[in-house]
Amino acid sequence: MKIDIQSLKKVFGDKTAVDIQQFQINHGDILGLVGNNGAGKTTLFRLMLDLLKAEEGRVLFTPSASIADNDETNVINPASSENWKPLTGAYIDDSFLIDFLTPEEYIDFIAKANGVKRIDWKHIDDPESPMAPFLAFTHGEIFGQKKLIRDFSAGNKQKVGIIAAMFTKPELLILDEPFNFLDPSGQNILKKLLLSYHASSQATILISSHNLQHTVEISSRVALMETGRIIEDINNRDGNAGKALEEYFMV
Ligand SMILES: Nc1ncnc2c1ncn2[C@@H]1O[C@H](COP(=O)(O)OP(=O)(O)OP(=O)(O)O)[C@@H](O)[C@H]1O
Repeated sequence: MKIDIQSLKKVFGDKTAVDIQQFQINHGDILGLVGNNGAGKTTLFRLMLDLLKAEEGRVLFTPSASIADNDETNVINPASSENWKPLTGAYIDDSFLIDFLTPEEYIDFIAKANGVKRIDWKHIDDPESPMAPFLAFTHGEIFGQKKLIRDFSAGNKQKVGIIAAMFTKPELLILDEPFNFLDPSGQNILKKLLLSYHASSQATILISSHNLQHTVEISSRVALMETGRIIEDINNRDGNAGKALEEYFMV
């Protein structure tokens, strides 16, 4: 999925939350979005996912099939088309979850909504199960617990949301602060999960984080946001974005 942000503006009262003239995210980028509190990261993701309406401008998605066919007629504007939904997985916060369901019921619901095959919960240990890649991440605490999502810890809720965003194998994956609430082993497993998912799918992955080290470790590109604008676009294919970021955030 390729993403074009064009003259995008979102205002709350007298506060400009997002104001991006032009920004392109290439198919297969892993883009780390960093910036201080209130920089506009979540608002940008919400605009992309049509959870908020922009005052001005637009975001356009070009699916990978259209890129391969050189067919720009299939460009999707999420504000006016639903075609992006089967191609996209996202987890912004726990409002994405359904509290009164178990994780299995919630994932069944997401599978149905996305038209993907229902999980065989008796055989999630089978290497062919869509849940198999996530078992180390769940640490035995998510599935088979007969517990409602509302009764899970913040970290385990976060894991349910991330798994639900990923298991449908979306070509665009958007995760807002996915390392939040996770214990150190959960954070490390998540980094490996994201990198192996990217290697096998070439998906476009957008992640916001306050953890500069994790961001630098997994991103091919880092965008630095401040007061709604993207003020730096750092190539991190050589893993060298860390220095620029540390200098920027040095107070
Ligand atoms: N629903 C809302 N109503 C009013 N103001 C909002 C709303 N959502 C966001 N804002 C404001 O927009 C600005 C950008 O907020 P946003 O949550 O996008 O930043 P962020 O970079 O994700 O911050 P953080 O790192 O703290 O999560 C902030 O000033 C915030 O207070």
